[in-house]
Amino acid sequence: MDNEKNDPVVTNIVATKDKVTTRVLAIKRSKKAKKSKVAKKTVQKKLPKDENELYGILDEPNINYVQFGVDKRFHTWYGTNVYFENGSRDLGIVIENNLNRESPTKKEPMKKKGTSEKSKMWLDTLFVCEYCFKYTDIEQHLIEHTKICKLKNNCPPGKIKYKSPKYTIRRIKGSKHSLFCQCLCLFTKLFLDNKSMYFKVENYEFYMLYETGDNKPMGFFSKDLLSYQQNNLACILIFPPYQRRQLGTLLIEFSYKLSRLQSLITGPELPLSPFGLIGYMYYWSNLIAYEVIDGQLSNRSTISLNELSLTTGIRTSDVVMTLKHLDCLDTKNRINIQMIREWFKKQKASKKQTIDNAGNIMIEDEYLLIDD
Ligand SMILES: CC(=O)SCCNC(=O)CCNC(=O)[C@H](O)C(C)(C)COP(=O)(O)OP(=O)(O)OC[C@H]1O[C@@H](n2cnc3c(N)ncnc32)[C@H](O)[C@@H]1OP(=O)(O)O
Repeated sequence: MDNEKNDPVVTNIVATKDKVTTRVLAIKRSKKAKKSKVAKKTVQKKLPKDENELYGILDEPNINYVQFGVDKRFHTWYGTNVYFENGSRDLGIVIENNLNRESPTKKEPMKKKGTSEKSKMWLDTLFVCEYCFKYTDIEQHLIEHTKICKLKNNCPPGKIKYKSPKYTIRRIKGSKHSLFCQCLCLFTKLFLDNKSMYFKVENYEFYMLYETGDNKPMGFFSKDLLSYQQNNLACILIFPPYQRRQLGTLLIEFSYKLSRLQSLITGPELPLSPFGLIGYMYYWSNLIAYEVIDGQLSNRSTISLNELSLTTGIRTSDVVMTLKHLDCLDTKNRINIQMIREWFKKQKASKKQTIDNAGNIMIEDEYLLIDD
């Protein structure tokens, strides 16, 4: 049986990709046109109605729920128009399946129940495959797709870069698995407001996290291969059902393992989202405190910001931000080791975190497979 042919869950990626190309051209023209008022007017007149929504960012959520796989349902956090046909509120599905089903875009408008809050929604539930991130607005299509999803029934894509008895991280190249990565990027926009990269995935690598022995991704981070600042992470998301299990910390720590291998002192692409900041502050605080109190700098009576940065692999600006957050930096940027000691003692006492002798929070060095 040709699974692809019979797969009812399809996407608008190809068509949308073309659309995006068209849109980018239009924006470029409009930028150029700014130089001449007359030209600007002419170009703007020609632009489609929603041209300014290039990056898919909306003020409010427009999809109420995500059904992620057959058994996980949760609210979206942010709005996006990239799942929809250009200028419309129809989910962008262009490939007709051969099961002779009605196209979702032609079906009766969804009945909207209840509150005025809900009536703002373009779609009540987006059904997303938790293995490959393809999507539909028809539940039955997701159920049927899940039975034949290649990524559920076969090995997940990419090369294993970390494999402990608990967790596996696979590196997936955008250039090789573009549809998978594009669908993943669309999904990410539902939980990350300032995300703006959906389709041009060829210059990105995606590090997907799995429970060892399971094919369901739990989260990922992406890395821009052309990053001018050589950032070690472009965007990170732990999918909502898996948050607050230290998995964000695991991926952040792994991103630093990769950059240390290249002898880079680096960090994530800025600005961080509010949750990104919380997650990073947690990782940076623990690592810095460990190195100062129990690690490589523990026998020192004074420590410079530069030394802390070199020891941890964290950018000096991020070290400064963290020490300010911990209230361990005086007005002359001198580090107060005693204050760090007190903070770390409390942290240990709350038994929130244990750090191994190599300064690792979640990663176990012996399971790293990052030598290429
Ligand atoms: C460069 C960028 O990509 S910035 C964008 C960052 N990504 C996003 O904003 C997407 C949505 N958010 C997420 O995916 C997640 O919240 C992440 C990736 C930021 C964090 O992932 P998680 O796996 O949930 O974090 P993790 O469990 O490792 O949290 C570590 C600590 O950070 C703090 N923390 C994390 N999330 C929260 C939260 N929602 N509320 C309060 N504290 C939190 C806690 O102290 C936590 O430790 P604890 O649970 O023992 O108290």
